[in-house]
Amino acid sequence: MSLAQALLDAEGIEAGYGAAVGSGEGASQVLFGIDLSIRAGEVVTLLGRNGMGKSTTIKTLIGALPLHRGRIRFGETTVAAAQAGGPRQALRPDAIARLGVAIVPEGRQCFPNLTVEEHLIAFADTRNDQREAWDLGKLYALFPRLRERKHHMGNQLSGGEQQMLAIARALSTNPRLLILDEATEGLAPVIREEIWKCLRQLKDLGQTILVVDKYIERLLDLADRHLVLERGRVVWQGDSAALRADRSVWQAYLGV
Ligand SMILES: Nc1ncnc2c1ncn2[C@@H]1O[C@H](COP(=O)(O)OP(=O)(O)OP(=O)(O)O)[C@@H](O)[C@H]1O
Repeated sequence: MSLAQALLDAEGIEAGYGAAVGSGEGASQVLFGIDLSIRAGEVVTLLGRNGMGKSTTIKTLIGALPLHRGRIRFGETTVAAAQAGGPRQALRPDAIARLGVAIVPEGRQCFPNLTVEEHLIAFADTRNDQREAWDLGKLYALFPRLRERKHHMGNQLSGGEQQMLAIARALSTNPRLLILDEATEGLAPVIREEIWKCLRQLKDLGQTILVVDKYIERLLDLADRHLVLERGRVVWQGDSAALRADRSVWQAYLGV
């Protein structure tokens, strides 16, 4: 993919937990040179069995984990760059968020003492992007349930409603890239379907999305491209038709 076309471009990223790679005790490298590019308007998935590095990749992209080696560019901005033994440059997570990267984390993280509407107002970013900005009316049109619950506190919501609120809250920042990490984890099937429907609507609106989820069959209908991770490396990538057709990928890397 031409780098100029990509909204997000990560090259050779290495990261992990503990101290910087190679610096001694406690260091644990998880990512071993991930390349990942996403064009504006694309929906891309990160797939792979448990513990293969999907969440670690996301944490590195949003600046929550330091980059040990590689380069991450978002739009026109280099958000992180590091060479072995060389200089490191990195924006803080809040600066990366302000560039237009919003994450819907695992576990939703709603505030128990804010109402639904307060969640949606408190984080809103009214700077206008090229696309039309999200406002309360549009968010409630996407999630009618949240309109019905707008005066309820975060801790009075069902798991599904909390998840919808987490997505709506992320959208209220008008992100250029929306990242969902296991957003349908632990939800009832009917609620999961509502979330998928919403993601489909977002895609049709041109929202760029990076998604990690276990329900691969549903992602095939939604996403443009998929990357499969195995022990911190990209071992396969392609579009939905290619993934559907290649059962060996499913057997080798997706535990299906
Ligand atoms: N906070 C942490 N400290 C140390 N090691 C961690 C931490 N979080 C994850 N790991 C390790 O990093 C590796 C990759 O984990 P990661 O969470 O990125 O996997 P994943 O592909 O997202 O899978 P899952 O669906 O299980 O979250 C695993 O070996 C995991 O044990």
